[in-house]
Amino acid sequence: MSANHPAADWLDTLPRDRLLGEFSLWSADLANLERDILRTEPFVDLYHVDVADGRFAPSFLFFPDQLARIRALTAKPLHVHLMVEGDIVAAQARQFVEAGADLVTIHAENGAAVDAALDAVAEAGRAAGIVLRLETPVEAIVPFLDRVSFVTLLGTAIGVKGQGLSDTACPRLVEARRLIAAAGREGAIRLAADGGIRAQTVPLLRAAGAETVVLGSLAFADPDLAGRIAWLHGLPMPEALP
Ligand SMILES: O=C(CO)[C@@H](O)[C@H](O)COP(=O)(O)O
Repeated sequence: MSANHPAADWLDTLPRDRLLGEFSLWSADLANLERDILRTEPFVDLYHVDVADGRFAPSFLFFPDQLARIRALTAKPLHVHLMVEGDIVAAQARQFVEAGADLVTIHAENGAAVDAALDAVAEAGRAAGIVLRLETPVEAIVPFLDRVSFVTLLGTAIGVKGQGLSDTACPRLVEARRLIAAAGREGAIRLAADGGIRAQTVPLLRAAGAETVVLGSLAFADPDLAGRIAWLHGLPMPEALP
């Protein structure tokens, strides 16, 4: 573990009175990753690191040695989103926690492989999350709610950048919020929206209950990142569930 690694209780240090911004390193300048991390660090709550195997998601993304280099550059929490097939997910989770991930999110669609992957993350003393593809029924989060600190809902087709937000994204967040509350896990779980994060969609996602959003181009391509993040932090809290 790097000396840069944040305290184990980093989850409790994340603000609750404003929307969190996770920045997706896939949308950084991949030829200048260090520069983009250092320039965005003052504005980010977590870095989001997509991992894709070209089968579970149609792209090849980030690998453990790369994460270890990123770990050495920043003390900000690193959220690894594993978009890989079930036969390798537990092994991948282990490799990414060894490389310095603070939070590893596993797809519920990995089925029978999910438990072992969540165990691997917990055994390493790191936080775990569960994530759903856009087409998966939201109830699929329920069996995992007592074991995770983050629930992420994709708002676009998996593993493709630059897409518009699905009309189903906001109603799905509301449903997830209800399920989290019904499980007595409100306040223990952060609800995250990933995909389709645009200036016009962030207020809608926040109103639907998102507590964190995964910004790609909205962070890395914004000429006024400080202004963008001040705006994001100033969005009103979601209304209480009826
Ligand atoms: O997971 C994703 C896209 O599915 C993100 O992590 C991307 O980085 C988003 O990039 P933009 O489309 O917002 O530019």
